Amino acid sequence: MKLQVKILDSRIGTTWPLPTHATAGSAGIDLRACIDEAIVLNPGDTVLVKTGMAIYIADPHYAGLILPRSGLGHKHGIVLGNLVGLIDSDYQGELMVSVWNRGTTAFTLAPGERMAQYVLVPVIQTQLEVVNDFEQTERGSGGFGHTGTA
Ligand SMILES: O=c1ccn([C@H]2C[C@H](O)[C@@H](COP(=O)(O)OP(=O)(O)OP(=O)(O)O)O2)c(=O)[nH]1
Ligand SMILES: [Mg+2]
Repeated sequence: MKLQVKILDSRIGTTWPLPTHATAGSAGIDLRACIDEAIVLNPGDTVLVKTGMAIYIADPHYAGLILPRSGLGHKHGIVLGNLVGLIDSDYQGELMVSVWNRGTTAFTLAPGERMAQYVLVPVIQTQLEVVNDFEQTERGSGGFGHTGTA
């Protein structure tokens, strides 16, 4: 699906390619760190990093998710300060990535490094309708381990 993008940093699309799906079946497009100098993230550090782009989804039946890259997350502890970034369809500002070093060693984020990924997902908006009773289900209000561990 086509999405409108504004290039906010001229290195996007020149020095670094405009993000695309890496393979035919890739769910996400990688977001690069649009920074001038490397950033050292010590264990526990969180920094808000620019992507150099604004993507306007426009259609409220979709949202963007910013998710960690598995390699960075597993090997280096580089995940997201907000765990998952949710991008509203009406957001027109620069995509920002909260990069969190949850690991135990320092990590150096280089200019242009692919730090996270963006996935477009369908959304169903809800209107809450107040009722007094629900139709009874087998689960009812059981939760948080109610069905046991076996
Ligand atoms: O990782 C993220 C998360 C959010 N955003 C932008 C797009 C999103 O549409 C907007 C608001 O995000 P959210 O609703 O999660 O944050 P909030 O703290 O509720 O802010 P607001 O009061 O602006 O909704 O911030 C990003 O650029 N990166
Ligand atoms: Mg919000």
